[in-house]
Amino acid sequence: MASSTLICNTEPWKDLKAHVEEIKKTHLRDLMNDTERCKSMMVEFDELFLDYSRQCAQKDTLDKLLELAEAAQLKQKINRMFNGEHINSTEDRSVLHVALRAPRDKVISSDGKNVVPEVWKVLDKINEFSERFRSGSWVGETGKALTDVVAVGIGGSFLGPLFVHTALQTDPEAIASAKGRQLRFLANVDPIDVARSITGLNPETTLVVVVSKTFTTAETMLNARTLREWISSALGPQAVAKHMVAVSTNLTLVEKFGIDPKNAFAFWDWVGGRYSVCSAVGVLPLSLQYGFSVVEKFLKGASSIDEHFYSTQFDKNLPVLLGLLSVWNVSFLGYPARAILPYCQALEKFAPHIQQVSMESNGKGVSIDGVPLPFEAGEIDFGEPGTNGQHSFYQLIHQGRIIPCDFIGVAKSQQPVYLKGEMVSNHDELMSNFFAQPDALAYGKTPEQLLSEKVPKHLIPHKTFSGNRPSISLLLPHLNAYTVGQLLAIYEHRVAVEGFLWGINSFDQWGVELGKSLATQVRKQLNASRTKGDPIEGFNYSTATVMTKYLEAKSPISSDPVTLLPKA
Ligand SMILES: O=P(O)(O)OC[C@H]1O[C@H](O)[C@H](O)[C@@H](O)[C@@H]1O
Repeated sequence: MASSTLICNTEPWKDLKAHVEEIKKTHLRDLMNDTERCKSMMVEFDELFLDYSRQCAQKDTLDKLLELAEAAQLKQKINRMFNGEHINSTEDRSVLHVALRAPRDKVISSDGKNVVPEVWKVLDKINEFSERFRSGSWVGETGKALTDVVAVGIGGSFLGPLFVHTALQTDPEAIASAKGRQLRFLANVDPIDVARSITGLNPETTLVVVVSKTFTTAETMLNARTLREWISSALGPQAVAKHMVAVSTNLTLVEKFGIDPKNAFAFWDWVGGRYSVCSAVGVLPLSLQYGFSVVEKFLKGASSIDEHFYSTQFDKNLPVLLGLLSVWNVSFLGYPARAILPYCQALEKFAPHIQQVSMESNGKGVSIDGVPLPFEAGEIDFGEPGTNGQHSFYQLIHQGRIIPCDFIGVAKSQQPVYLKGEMVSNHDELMSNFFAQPDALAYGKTPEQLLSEKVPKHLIPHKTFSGNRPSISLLLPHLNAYTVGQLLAIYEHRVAVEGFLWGINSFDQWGVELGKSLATQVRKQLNASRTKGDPIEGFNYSTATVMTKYLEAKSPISSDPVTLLPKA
Protein backbone atom coordinates (compact mmCIF):
# COMPACT_ATOMS: atom_id res chain seq x y z
CA MET A 1 0.00 0.00 0.00
CA ALA A 2 1.39 3.37 -0.95
CA SER A 3 1.58 5.96 1.80
CA SER A 4 -1.00 7.98 -0.16
CA THR A 5 -3.58 5.46 1.03
CA LEU A 6 -2.80 6.09 4.68
CA ILE A 7 -5.94 7.26 6.42
CA CYS A 8 -4.34 10.64 7.19
CA ASN A 9 -4.22 11.35 3.46
CA THR A 10 -7.97 10.98 2.96
CA GLU A 11 -10.37 13.90 2.65
CA PRO A 12 -12.41 13.01 5.77
CA TRP A 13 -9.21 13.02 7.87
CA LYS A 14 -8.20 16.42 6.50
CA ASP A 15 -11.73 17.68 7.02
CA LEU A 16 -11.61 16.61 10.67
CA LYS A 17 -8.22 18.30 11.09
CA ALA A 18 -9.79 21.54 9.87
CA HIS A 19 -12.84 20.96 12.06
CA VAL A 20 -10.66 21.01 15.19
CA GLU A 21 -10.39 24.80 14.86
CA GLU A 22 -14.17 25.14 15.03
CA ILE A 23 -14.42 22.84 18.02
CA LYS A 24 -11.65 24.72 19.83
CA LYS A 25 -13.93 27.75 19.77
CA THR A 26 -16.59 25.89 21.75
CA HIS A 27 -16.73 25.06 25.45
CA LEU A 28 -18.57 22.13 27.00
CA ARG A 29 -20.16 24.61 29.40
CA ASP A 30 -22.12 25.98 26.43
CA LEU A 31 -22.45 22.77 24.45
CA MET A 32 -24.15 21.11 27.42
CA ASN A 33 -26.91 23.75 27.32
CA ASP A 34 -28.05 22.48 23.94
CA THR A 35 -30.54 19.81 24.95
CA GLU A 36 -31.13 18.63 21.39
CA ARG A 37 -27.40 18.10 20.96
CA CYS A 38 -27.21 16.16 24.23
CA LYS A 39 -30.22 14.02 23.29
CA SER A 40 -28.55 13.09 20.04
CA MET A 41 -25.47 11.95 21.95
CA MET A 42 -27.14 9.27 24.04
CA VAL A 43 -27.53 5.64 23.01
CA GLU A 44 -29.18 2.74 24.76
CA PHE A 45 -28.78 -0.94 24.03
CA ASP A 46 -29.96 -3.89 26.12
CA GLU A 47 -30.20 -1.70 29.26
CA LEU A 48 -26.72 -0.24 28.76
CA PHE A 49 -26.86 3.53 28.56
CA LEU A 50 -24.10 5.57 26.92
CA ASP A 51 -23.99 9.35 27.23
CA TYR A 52 -21.27 10.95 25.14
CA SER A 53 -22.60 14.50 25.29
CA ARG A 54 -19.55 15.54 27.30
CA GLN A 55 -17.25 14.97 24.34
CA CYS A 56 -15.74 18.06 22.78
CA ALA A 57 -17.82 17.43 19.71
CA GLN A 58 -20.81 18.75 17.84
CA LYS A 59 -23.36 16.79 15.87
CA ASP A 60 -21.39 17.48 12.68
CA THR A 61 -18.23 16.12 14.34
CA LEU A 62 -20.00 12.79 14.48
CA ASP A 63 -21.01 13.06 10.81
CA LYS A 64 -17.41 13.75 9.90
CA LEU A 65 -16.20 10.81 11.99
CA LEU A 66 -18.72 8.58 10.23
CA GLU A 67 -17.26 9.75 6.92
CA LEU A 68 -13.84 8.83 8.23
CA ALA A 69 -15.21 5.38 9.08
CA GLU A 70 -16.34 5.05 5.51
CA ALA A 71 -12.97 6.15 4.14
CA ALA A 72 -11.29 3.61 6.43
CA GLN A 73 -13.70 0.92 5.16
CA LEU A 74 -14.70 0.20 8.71
CA LYS A 75 -17.78 -1.86 7.82
CA GLN A 76 -15.81 -3.99 5.38
CA LYS A 77 -13.08 -4.54 7.99
CA ILE A 78 -15.61 -5.59 10.64
CA ASN A 79 -17.16 -8.00 8.13
CA ARG A 80 -13.76 -9.41 7.25
CA MET A 81 -13.12 -10.05 10.94
CA PHE A 82 -16.45 -11.84 11.45
CA ASN A 83 -15.94 -13.78 8.19
CA GLY A 84 -12.71 -15.25 9.48
CA GLU A 85 -10.42 -13.65 6.92
CA HIS A 86 -6.76 -13.50 7.88
CA ILE A 87 -6.88 -9.88 9.01
CA ASN A 88 -3.92 -10.49 11.32
CA SER A 89 -1.74 -10.44 8.23
CA THR A 90 1.70 -10.45 9.87
CA GLU A 91 0.84 -13.73 11.57
CA ASP A 92 -1.43 -14.90 8.73
CA ARG A 93 -4.33 -15.60 11.09
CA SER A 94 -8.03 -14.99 11.46
CA VAL A 95 -9.22 -12.97 14.45
CA LEU A 96 -12.23 -14.82 15.74
CA HIS A 97 -12.67 -14.25 19.46
CA VAL A 98 -16.34 -13.59 18.58
CA ALA A 99 -16.63 -17.32 17.77
CA LEU A 100 -15.71 -18.15 21.38
CA ARG A 101 -19.05 -16.88 22.62
CA ALA A 102 -21.24 -17.63 19.62
CA PRO A 103 -24.39 -19.69 20.14
CA ARG A 104 -24.11 -23.39 19.25
CA ASP A 105 -26.02 -23.05 15.99
CA LYS A 106 -24.03 -20.12 14.63
CA VAL A 107 -21.70 -20.68 11.67
CA ILE A 108 -18.39 -18.82 11.83
CA SER A 109 -15.68 -20.09 9.54
CA SER A 110 -11.94 -19.89 9.51
CA ASP A 111 -10.11 -21.37 6.51
CA GLY A 112 -13.32 -22.84 5.18
CA LYS A 113 -14.21 -24.64 8.41
CA ASN A 114 -17.00 -23.77 10.83
CA VAL A 115 -15.18 -23.31 14.15
CA VAL A 116 -18.26 -23.06 16.38
CA PRO A 117 -18.63 -26.86 16.89
CA GLU A 118 -14.97 -27.04 18.01
CA VAL A 119 -15.57 -24.18 20.43
CA TRP A 120 -18.55 -25.95 21.95
CA LYS A 121 -16.68 -29.24 22.15
CA VAL A 122 -14.19 -27.55 24.49
CA LEU A 123 -16.93 -25.70 26.39
CA ASP A 124 -18.77 -28.98 26.94
CA LYS A 125 -15.56 -30.58 28.14
CA ILE A 126 -15.03 -27.71 30.59
CA ASN A 127 -18.63 -28.00 31.79
CA GLU A 128 -18.20 -31.70 32.42
CA PHE A 129 -14.77 -31.33 34.07
CA SER A 130 -15.83 -28.45 36.30
CA GLU A 131 -18.88 -30.43 37.41
CA ARG A 132 -16.66 -33.36 38.39
CA PHE A 133 -14.27 -31.02 40.14
CA ARG A 134 -16.95 -29.08 41.99
CA SER A 135 -18.97 -32.13 43.00
CA GLY A 136 -15.90 -33.71 44.58
CA SER A 137 -15.86 -36.71 42.29
CA TRP A 138 -12.45 -35.59 40.98
CA VAL A 139 -10.12 -36.27 43.88
CA GLY A 140 -6.47 -35.53 44.49
CA GLU A 141 -3.60 -37.87 45.26
CA THR A 142 -4.68 -38.45 48.87
CA GLY A 143 -8.33 -39.00 48.01
CA LYS A 144 -9.47 -35.54 49.07
CA ALA A 145 -11.72 -33.33 46.96
CA LEU A 146 -9.98 -30.25 45.51
CA THR A 147 -11.28 -26.87 46.60
CA ASP A 148 -8.62 -24.40 45.53
CA VAL A 149 -7.30 -23.45 42.12
CA VAL A 150 -4.14 -21.59 41.19
CA ALA A 151 -4.22 -20.37 37.59
CA VAL A 152 -0.67 -19.86 36.32
CA GLY A 153 -0.39 -17.54 33.32
CA ILE A 154 0.63 -14.03 32.32
CA GLY A 155 -0.56 -11.26 29.98
CA GLY A 156 -3.64 -12.36 28.08
CA SER A 157 -3.56 -15.66 29.95
CA PHE A 158 -4.05 -13.78 33.21
CA LEU A 159 -5.49 -10.27 33.03
CA GLY A 160 -8.88 -11.09 31.50
CA PRO A 161 -9.62 -14.01 33.83
CA LEU A 162 -8.48 -11.90 36.82
CA PHE A 163 -10.78 -9.05 35.77
CA VAL A 164 -13.81 -11.33 35.42
CA HIS A 165 -13.04 -13.23 38.61
CA THR A 166 -12.76 -10.00 40.57
CA ALA A 167 -15.94 -8.59 39.02
CA LEU A 168 -17.94 -11.65 40.09
CA GLN A 169 -16.43 -12.13 43.53
CA THR A 170 -19.13 -10.01 45.18
CA ASP A 171 -22.03 -10.96 42.88
CA PRO A 172 -24.60 -12.81 45.02
CA GLU A 173 -25.16 -15.62 42.52
CA ALA A 174 -21.43 -16.12 42.05
CA ILE A 175 -20.78 -15.97 45.79
CA ALA A 176 -23.26 -18.78 46.37
CA SER A 177 -21.62 -20.97 43.75
CA ALA A 178 -18.08 -20.25 44.96
CA LYS A 179 -18.68 -21.16 48.59
CA GLY A 180 -15.69 -22.89 50.17
CA ARG A 181 -13.50 -22.38 47.10
CA GLN A 182 -10.62 -20.13 46.18
CA LEU A 183 -9.30 -19.08 42.80
CA ARG A 184 -5.87 -17.49 42.82
CA PHE A 185 -3.58 -16.31 40.06
CA LEU A 186 0.17 -16.62 39.66
CA ALA A 187 1.49 -14.38 36.91
CA ASN A 188 4.77 -12.70 37.78
CA VAL A 189 7.98 -14.67 37.57
CA ASP A 190 8.97 -12.90 40.78
CA PRO A 191 9.25 -15.68 43.39
CA ILE A 192 7.34 -13.42 45.76
CA ASP A 193 4.29 -13.99 43.57
CA VAL A 194 4.80 -17.75 43.93
CA ALA A 195 4.90 -17.38 47.71
CA ARG A 196 1.78 -15.23 47.72
CA SER A 197 -0.15 -17.53 45.43
CA ILE A 198 0.38 -20.63 47.57
CA THR A 199 0.37 -19.13 51.06
CA GLY A 200 -2.16 -21.02 53.15
CA LEU A 201 -2.92 -23.54 50.40
CA ASN A 202 -2.51 -27.26 50.80
CA PRO A 203 -1.19 -29.14 47.74
CA GLU A 204 -3.53 -32.00 48.67
CA THR A 205 -6.60 -29.88 47.91
CA THR A 206 -5.19 -27.63 45.17
CA LEU A 207 -5.49 -27.84 41.41
CA VAL A 208 -2.97 -25.92 39.31
CA VAL A 209 -4.19 -24.75 35.90
CA VAL A 210 -1.31 -23.81 33.62
CA VAL A 211 -2.62 -21.30 31.08
CA SER A 212 -0.44 -20.40 28.14
CA LYS A 213 -1.36 -20.03 24.49
CA THR A 214 2.13 -20.94 23.33
CA PHE A 215 3.23 -22.98 26.36
CA THR A 216 6.66 -21.41 25.89
CA THR A 217 6.31 -18.14 27.82
CA ALA A 218 9.37 -18.05 30.11
CA GLU A 219 7.59 -16.69 33.17
CA THR A 220 4.66 -19.08 32.99
CA MET A 221 6.77 -22.13 32.35
CA LEU A 222 9.10 -21.41 35.27
CA ASN A 223 6.11 -20.78 37.53
CA ALA A 224 4.48 -23.99 36.28
CA ARG A 225 7.67 -25.96 37.01
CA THR A 226 7.81 -24.34 40.45
CA LEU A 227 4.26 -25.38 41.32
CA ARG A 228 4.89 -28.83 39.86
CA GLU A 229 7.78 -29.08 42.31
CA TRP A 230 5.53 -27.80 45.12
CA ILE A 231 3.04 -30.58 44.37
CA SER A 232 5.45 -33.41 43.74
CA SER A 233 7.68 -32.64 46.72
CA ALA A 234 4.60 -32.85 48.95
CA LEU A 235 2.66 -35.67 47.29
CA GLY A 236 5.08 -37.47 44.96
CA PRO A 237 5.64 -36.98 41.24
CA GLN A 238 2.65 -39.17 40.30
CA ALA A 239 0.36 -36.55 41.91
CA VAL A 240 0.94 -34.15 39.01
CA ALA A 241 -1.64 -35.97 36.87
CA LYS A 242 -4.39 -35.25 39.41
CA HIS A 243 -3.27 -31.81 40.49
CA MET A 244 -2.28 -30.11 37.24
CA VAL A 245 -4.26 -29.37 34.10
CA ALA A 246 -3.53 -27.03 31.20
CA VAL A 247 -5.06 -24.61 28.74
CA SER A 248 -3.10 -24.09 25.54
CA THR A 249 -3.02 -24.13 21.76
CA ASN A 250 0.17 -26.21 21.99
CA LEU A 251 -0.99 -29.60 23.21
CA THR A 252 2.31 -31.27 22.27
CA LEU A 253 4.22 -29.15 24.76
CA VAL A 254 1.51 -29.67 27.39
CA GLU A 255 2.07 -33.41 27.17
CA LYS A 256 5.85 -33.01 27.21
CA PHE A 257 5.49 -31.02 30.43
CA GLY A 258 3.87 -34.06 32.04
CA ILE A 259 0.22 -33.05 32.02
CA ASP A 260 -2.20 -35.75 30.91
CA PRO A 261 -3.51 -34.69 27.44
CA LYS A 262 -6.99 -35.74 28.64
CA ASN A 263 -6.74 -32.86 31.08
CA ALA A 264 -5.70 -30.28 28.51
CA PHE A 265 -8.19 -27.74 27.20
CA ALA A 266 -7.52 -26.45 23.73
CA PHE A 267 -7.96 -23.17 21.97
CA TRP A 268 -6.81 -21.95 18.59
CA ASP A 269 -4.36 -19.65 16.87
CA TRP A 270 -7.24 -17.43 15.74
CA VAL A 271 -7.66 -16.33 19.37
CA GLY A 272 -5.22 -13.59 20.32
CA GLY A 273 -3.89 -13.85 23.89
CA ARG A 274 -5.45 -10.57 25.00
CA TYR A 275 -8.76 -11.60 23.40
CA SER A 276 -8.76 -15.06 24.97
CA VAL A 277 -10.74 -14.65 28.19
CA CYS A 278 -13.81 -16.21 26.53
CA SER A 279 -11.80 -19.30 25.54
CA ALA A 280 -10.74 -22.03 27.98
CA VAL A 281 -8.18 -19.45 29.23
CA GLY A 282 -10.92 -17.77 31.25
CA VAL A 283 -13.78 -20.22 31.03
CA LEU A 284 -11.92 -23.10 32.72
CA PRO A 285 -10.67 -21.35 35.89
CA LEU A 286 -13.87 -19.31 36.18
CA SER A 287 -16.07 -22.42 35.80
CA LEU A 288 -14.06 -24.25 38.44
CA GLN A 289 -14.73 -21.35 40.79
CA TYR A 290 -18.26 -20.29 39.86
CA GLY A 291 -19.71 -23.18 37.89
CA PHE A 292 -20.21 -23.31 34.15
CA SER A 293 -23.75 -21.91 34.22
CA VAL A 294 -22.52 -18.58 35.63
CA VAL A 295 -19.72 -18.40 33.06
CA GLU A 296 -22.15 -19.20 30.27
CA LYS A 297 -24.02 -16.00 31.17
CA PHE A 298 -20.78 -14.08 30.79
CA LEU A 299 -20.33 -15.56 27.30
CA LYS A 300 -23.93 -14.64 26.43
CA GLY A 301 -23.33 -11.04 27.47
CA ALA A 302 -20.28 -10.80 25.23
CA SER A 303 -22.19 -12.43 22.39
CA SER A 304 -25.03 -9.90 22.67
CA ILE A 305 -22.50 -7.11 22.05
CA ASP A 306 -20.92 -9.04 19.17
CA GLU A 307 -24.31 -9.16 17.48
CA HIS A 308 -24.93 -5.47 18.23
CA PHE A 309 -21.49 -4.52 16.91
CA TYR A 310 -21.95 -6.54 13.73
CA SER A 311 -25.46 -5.50 12.83
CA THR A 312 -26.23 -2.07 14.27
CA GLN A 313 -25.87 1.09 12.22
CA PHE A 314 -22.81 3.02 13.24
CA ASP A 315 -24.53 6.02 14.82
CA LYS A 316 -26.25 3.70 17.33
CA ASN A 317 -23.41 1.22 17.70
CA LEU A 318 -21.73 1.40 21.12
CA PRO A 319 -18.25 0.07 20.25
CA VAL A 320 -18.18 2.00 16.97
CA LEU A 321 -19.17 5.30 18.58
CA LEU A 322 -16.64 4.82 21.38
CA GLY A 323 -13.91 3.92 18.90
CA LEU A 324 -14.66 6.92 16.69
CA LEU A 325 -14.60 9.26 19.68
CA SER A 326 -11.31 7.81 20.90
CA VAL A 327 -9.74 8.47 17.52
CA TRP A 328 -11.17 12.00 17.61
CA ASN A 329 -9.56 12.60 21.00
CA VAL A 330 -6.21 11.02 20.20
CA SER A 331 -5.60 11.96 16.59
CA PHE A 332 -7.39 15.27 16.24
CA LEU A 333 -7.68 16.91 19.64
CA GLY A 334 -4.26 15.60 20.63
CA TYR A 335 -5.22 13.90 23.91
CA PRO A 336 -3.13 10.72 23.94
CA ALA A 337 -4.34 9.17 27.20
CA ARG A 338 -7.59 7.82 28.56
CA ALA A 339 -8.65 7.20 32.13
CA ILE A 340 -10.93 4.23 32.76
CA LEU A 341 -12.86 5.04 35.91
CA PRO A 342 -15.38 2.46 37.04
CA TYR A 343 -17.47 3.60 39.98
CA CYS A 344 -17.62 0.01 41.13
CA GLN A 345 -14.95 -1.70 43.19
CA ALA A 346 -15.77 -5.03 41.55
CA LEU A 347 -14.33 -3.56 38.35
CA GLU A 348 -10.95 -2.82 39.95
CA LYS A 349 -9.15 -5.10 37.50
CA PHE A 350 -10.93 -3.73 34.44
CA ALA A 351 -8.42 -0.99 33.63
CA PRO A 352 -5.39 -3.31 33.90
CA HIS A 353 -7.09 -5.72 31.50
CA ILE A 354 -8.04 -3.01 29.03
CA GLN A 355 -4.51 -1.67 29.24
CA GLN A 356 -3.29 -4.84 27.57
CA VAL A 357 -6.22 -5.10 25.16
CA SER A 358 -5.75 -1.52 24.02
CA MET A 359 -2.05 -0.80 24.32
CA GLU A 360 -0.78 -4.12 23.00
CA SER A 361 -3.28 -3.94 20.15
CA ASN A 362 -2.90 -0.37 19.01
CA GLY A 363 0.56 0.65 20.21
CA LYS A 364 1.96 0.43 16.68
CA GLY A 365 4.21 2.63 14.59
CA VAL A 366 3.43 1.36 11.10
CA SER A 367 0.31 0.74 9.03
CA ILE A 368 -0.89 -2.79 8.40
CA ASP A 369 1.17 -2.65 5.21
CA GLY A 370 4.32 -1.64 7.02
CA VAL A 371 4.29 2.05 6.13
CA PRO A 372 5.58 4.27 8.98
CA LEU A 373 2.68 6.26 10.38
CA PRO A 374 2.99 10.04 10.17
CA PHE A 375 0.61 10.25 13.14
CA GLU A 376 0.55 8.59 16.56
CA ALA A 377 -1.69 5.54 16.94
CA GLY A 378 -2.71 3.94 20.22
CA GLU A 379 -3.59 5.55 23.48
CA ILE A 380 -2.27 5.42 27.02
CA ASP A 381 -4.85 3.69 29.17
CA PHE A 382 -4.89 3.74 32.92
CA GLY A 383 -7.45 3.82 35.65
CA GLU A 384 -8.67 3.05 39.13
CA PRO A 385 -12.11 2.65 40.57
CA GLY A 386 -13.89 5.76 41.78
CA THR A 387 -13.88 7.18 44.31
CA ASN A 388 -10.32 5.98 45.07
CA GLY A 389 -8.91 7.69 41.99
CA GLN A 390 -10.42 11.00 43.06
CA HIS A 391 -8.05 11.03 46.02
CA SER A 392 -5.09 10.20 43.86
CA PHE A 393 -4.67 11.36 40.25
CA TYR A 394 -7.82 13.37 39.56
CA GLN A 395 -6.01 16.58 40.46
CA LEU A 396 -4.07 16.28 37.21
CA ILE A 397 -7.24 15.47 35.28
CA HIS A 398 -9.07 18.53 36.66
CA GLN A 399 -6.38 21.18 36.47
CA GLY A 400 -3.40 19.65 34.69
CA ARG A 401 -3.39 17.70 31.45
CA ILE A 402 -6.51 16.92 29.53
CA ILE A 403 -7.31 13.23 29.82
CA PRO A 404 -10.57 12.00 28.32
CA CYS A 405 -12.32 9.89 30.96
CA ASP A 406 -14.60 6.87 30.81
CA PHE A 407 -16.98 7.00 33.76
CA ILE A 408 -18.57 3.59 34.24
CA GLY A 409 -21.40 3.29 36.74
CA VAL A 410 -23.78 0.59 37.87
CA ALA A 411 -27.42 1.35 38.71
CA LYS A 412 -27.85 -1.37 41.34
CA SER A 413 -25.01 -2.38 43.62
CA GLN A 414 -23.98 -6.00 44.04
CA GLN A 415 -23.78 -5.27 47.76
CA PRO A 416 -26.29 -2.63 48.86
CA VAL A 417 -25.69 -0.97 52.23
CA TYR A 418 -27.86 1.65 53.89
CA LEU A 419 -27.47 2.98 57.37
CA LYS A 420 -30.52 4.35 59.10
CA GLY A 421 -30.07 8.05 59.62
CA GLU A 422 -27.70 8.51 56.67
CA MET A 423 -28.84 10.88 53.94
CA VAL A 424 -28.31 8.31 51.18
CA SER A 425 -27.37 4.67 50.81
CA ASN A 426 -23.68 3.86 50.45
CA HIS A 427 -24.16 3.14 46.76
CA ASP A 428 -25.93 6.48 46.22
CA GLU A 429 -23.00 8.12 47.96
CA LEU A 430 -20.63 6.45 45.50
CA MET A 431 -22.82 7.38 42.56
CA SER A 432 -23.09 11.01 43.68
CA ASN A 433 -19.46 11.19 42.66
CA PHE A 434 -20.08 9.35 39.40
CA PHE A 435 -22.54 12.10 38.44
CA ALA A 436 -20.55 15.02 39.85
CA GLN A 437 -17.14 14.36 38.35
CA PRO A 438 -18.07 14.51 34.63
CA ASP A 439 -19.78 17.86 35.16
CA ALA A 440 -16.88 19.21 37.18
CA LEU A 441 -14.60 18.29 34.28
CA ALA A 442 -16.92 19.68 31.62
CA TYR A 443 -17.96 22.93 33.28
CA GLY A 444 -14.97 23.78 35.42
CA LYS A 445 -15.10 26.93 37.51
CA THR A 446 -14.40 30.44 36.25
CA PRO A 447 -12.55 33.28 38.01
CA GLU A 448 -15.86 35.22 37.92
CA GLN A 449 -17.62 32.49 39.86
CA LEU A 450 -14.79 32.47 42.37
CA LEU A 451 -14.92 36.25 42.74
CA SER A 452 -18.64 36.11 43.43
CA GLU A 453 -17.91 33.51 46.09
CA LYS A 454 -15.50 36.01 47.69
CA VAL A 455 -12.46 33.82 47.14
CA PRO A 456 -9.31 35.86 47.97
CA LYS A 457 -7.74 37.26 44.81
CA HIS A 458 -4.39 35.51 45.20
CA LEU A 459 -6.12 32.13 45.32
CA ILE A 460 -8.24 32.64 42.24
CA PRO A 461 -5.70 31.25 39.72
CA HIS A 462 -5.23 28.20 41.93
CA LYS A 463 -8.93 27.57 42.36
CA THR A 464 -9.89 28.11 38.73
CA PHE A 465 -10.91 25.06 36.74
CA SER A 466 -10.67 25.54 32.99
CA GLY A 467 -13.30 22.84 32.31
CA ASN A 468 -13.99 21.69 28.75
CA ARG A 469 -12.54 18.31 29.65
CA PRO A 470 -14.20 15.44 27.80
CA SER A 471 -15.68 12.26 29.22
CA ILE A 472 -18.21 9.59 28.45
CA SER A 473 -20.60 8.04 30.96
CA LEU A 474 -21.66 4.44 30.66
CA LEU A 475 -24.36 3.18 33.00
CA LEU A 476 -24.92 -0.56 33.46
CA PRO A 477 -28.17 -1.80 35.03
CA HIS A 478 -26.24 -4.08 37.40
CA LEU A 479 -22.95 -5.92 37.49
CA ASN A 480 -23.35 -9.64 36.94
CA ALA A 481 -21.84 -12.26 34.67
CA TYR A 482 -23.93 -11.09 31.71
CA THR A 483 -23.09 -7.39 31.95
CA VAL A 484 -19.42 -8.16 32.64
CA GLY A 485 -19.41 -10.00 29.32
CA GLN A 486 -21.03 -7.02 27.64
CA LEU A 487 -18.54 -4.58 29.09
CA LEU A 488 -15.62 -6.72 27.98
CA ALA A 489 -16.89 -7.02 24.41
CA ILE A 490 -17.66 -3.30 24.12
CA TYR A 491 -14.05 -2.47 24.94
CA GLU A 492 -12.57 -5.25 22.81
CA HIS A 493 -14.50 -4.02 19.77
CA ARG A 494 -13.85 -0.37 20.53
CA VAL A 495 -10.11 -1.09 20.38
CA ALA A 496 -10.58 -2.94 17.08
CA VAL A 497 -12.54 0.01 15.66
CA GLU A 498 -9.70 2.38 16.58
CA GLY A 499 -7.15 0.10 14.92
CA PHE A 500 -9.32 -0.30 11.81
CA LEU A 501 -9.58 3.49 11.54
CA TRP A 502 -5.86 4.04 12.00
CA GLY A 503 -5.20 1.33 9.41
CA ILE A 504 -2.92 -0.72 11.65
CA ASN A 505 -2.79 -4.39 12.60
CA SER A 506 -4.33 -4.47 16.08
CA PHE A 507 -3.83 -8.20 16.42
CA ASP A 508 -0.07 -8.75 16.44
CA GLN A 509 2.43 -7.73 19.13
CA TRP A 510 5.96 -7.79 17.73
CA GLY A 511 6.96 -5.07 20.16
CA VAL A 512 7.17 -7.51 23.06
CA GLU A 513 9.84 -9.66 21.42
CA LEU A 514 13.05 -7.62 21.70
CA GLY A 515 13.07 -7.45 25.49
CA LYS A 516 12.40 -11.18 25.69
CA SER A 517 15.39 -12.07 23.52
CA LEU A 518 17.72 -9.75 25.44
CA ALA A 519 16.59 -11.44 28.68
CA THR A 520 17.76 -14.77 27.24
CA GLN A 521 21.28 -13.38 26.92
CA VAL A 522 21.19 -12.07 30.50
CA ARG A 523 19.85 -15.39 31.83
CA LYS A 524 22.83 -17.24 30.27
CA GLN A 525 25.27 -14.76 31.78
CA LEU A 526 23.72 -14.96 35.27
CA ASN A 527 23.94 -18.74 35.16
CA ALA A 528 27.58 -18.73 34.00
CA SER A 529 28.60 -16.12 36.59
CA ARG A 530 26.77 -17.79 39.47
CA THR A 531 27.84 -21.35 38.79
CA LYS A 532 31.30 -20.92 37.19
CA GLY A 533 32.29 -17.44 38.24
CA ASP A 534 32.46 -16.31 34.60
CA PRO A 535 33.10 -12.59 34.09
CA ILE A 536 30.39 -10.45 32.53
CA GLU A 537 30.95 -10.19 28.80
CA GLY A 538 29.07 -8.82 25.83
CA PHE A 539 27.06 -6.14 27.63
CA ASN A 540 27.39 -2.38 27.51
CA TYR A 541 29.19 -0.57 30.34
CA SER A 542 25.98 0.47 32.06
CA THR A 543 24.31 -2.95 32.08
CA ALA A 544 27.59 -4.71 33.00
CA THR A 545 28.14 -2.38 35.97
CA VAL A 546 24.68 -2.86 37.44
CA MET A 547 24.82 -6.62 36.82
CA THR A 548 28.11 -6.77 38.69
CA LYS A 549 26.51 -4.96 41.64
CA TYR A 550 23.59 -7.37 41.48
CA LEU A 551 25.86 -10.43 41.46
CA GLU A 552 27.77 -9.11 44.46
CA ALA A 553 24.64 -9.60 46.56
CA LYS A 554 24.56 -13.00 48.18
CA SER A 555 22.55 -15.61 46.29
CA PRO A 556 21.39 -18.96 47.61
CA ILE A 557 22.43 -20.47 44.25
CA SER A 558 25.92 -21.90 44.40
CA SER A 559 27.90 -24.08 42.04
CA ASP A 560 25.94 -27.00 43.48
CA PRO A 561 22.32 -25.79 43.33
CA VAL A 562 19.57 -27.38 45.43
CA THR A 563 15.83 -26.88 45.04
CA LEU A 564 14.48 -24.08 47.16
CA LEU A 565 10.77 -23.33 47.49
CA PRO A 566 9.17 -20.32 49.21
CA LYS A 567 8.77 -20.60 52.97
CA ALA A 568 5.18 -19.40 52.75
O1 LIG B 1 -0.41 -17.24 26.69
P1 LIG B 1 1.07 -17.13 26.46
O2 LIG B 1 1.49 -17.77 25.17
O3 LIG B 1 1.83 -17.65 27.63
O4 LIG B 1 1.40 -15.61 26.30
C1 LIG B 1 1.27 -14.68 27.34
C2 LIG B 1 1.46 -13.26 26.88
O5 LIG B 1 2.81 -13.06 26.54
C3 LIG B 1 3.22 -12.43 25.35
O6 LIG B 1 4.46 -11.83 25.58
C4 LIG B 1 2.27 -11.44 24.75
O7 LIG B 1 2.74 -10.13 24.87
C5 LIG B 1 0.88 -11.49 25.30
O8 LIG B 1 0.00 -11.10 24.28
C6 LIG B 1 0.52 -12.86 25.79
O9 LIG B 1 -0.81 -12.82 26.27
